[in-house]
Amino acid sequence: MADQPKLRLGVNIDHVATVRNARGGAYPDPLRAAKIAEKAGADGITAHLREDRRHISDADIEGLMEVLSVPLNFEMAATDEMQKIALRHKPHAVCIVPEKREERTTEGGLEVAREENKLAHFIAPLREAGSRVSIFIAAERAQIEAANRIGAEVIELHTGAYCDAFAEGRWDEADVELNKLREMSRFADTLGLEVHAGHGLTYDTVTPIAAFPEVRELNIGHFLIGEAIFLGLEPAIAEMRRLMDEAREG
Ligand SMILES: CC(=O)[C@@H](O)[C@H](O)COP(=O)(O)O
Ligand SMILES: NCC(=O)COP(=O)(O)O
Repeated sequence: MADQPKLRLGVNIDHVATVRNARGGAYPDPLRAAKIAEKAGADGITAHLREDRRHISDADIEGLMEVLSVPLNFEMAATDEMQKIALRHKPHAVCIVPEKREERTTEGGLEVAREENKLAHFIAPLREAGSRVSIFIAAERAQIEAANRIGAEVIELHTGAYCDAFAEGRWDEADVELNKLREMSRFADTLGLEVHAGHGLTYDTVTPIAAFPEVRELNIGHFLIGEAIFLGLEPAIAEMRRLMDEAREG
């Protein structure tokens, strides 16, 4: 597998902002985390500006656009407010994610198949503005086909169900979820979509996903920010990078 394209690591810094916001002050600073992540080998930075601003703020996005040397993957819901913000900043990538105000975290993938027309109109100006549009979806054929039809260039497969099953020792379910992710990565690739994956990935769950040859980018945040408490952010990211490279080399 030596001639596989490089697997990119996008470091999600949302939960640095979660800790900052717990006290309402200025630290820890997500921009500082982003610069450390770059130094540790991140190929991109991911930040999710939620409608309720529970972690990343508008000022964080503004700051990231100014300071980053690597591309920003801007995660957002499909709302008019977010579209305006994305069109103002024109980040490298915009990833459209589902949001429910009361959820603890992003619980599922976007229902593209049900909202095809609306989403096609929603992403068109983002693409015209030069952002690569990615759609965060479950590993389901119907969602992938719909993402392709609306003109998305990238899909990001939600790895949360696999990671939850693994964390809870439901091994058979973890295998089922992993197989779905494998098959749907292949399927999306045959349609010409670039395949990314993420949500809930850890040192224990990253290896099989990183080994899928069709997957080009992993976005990982919550685990890394937690691990940084024990190891420091740079070593925590470097270890993830090492595991990804090892999996890729087979
Ligand atoms: C879409 C995604 O997986 C990330 O943006 C993640 O959702 C961020 O963390 P929260 O879901 O806790 O806001
Ligand atoms: N899109 C997934 C992401 O950015 C990171 O999710 P998590 O590792 O914070 O669960």
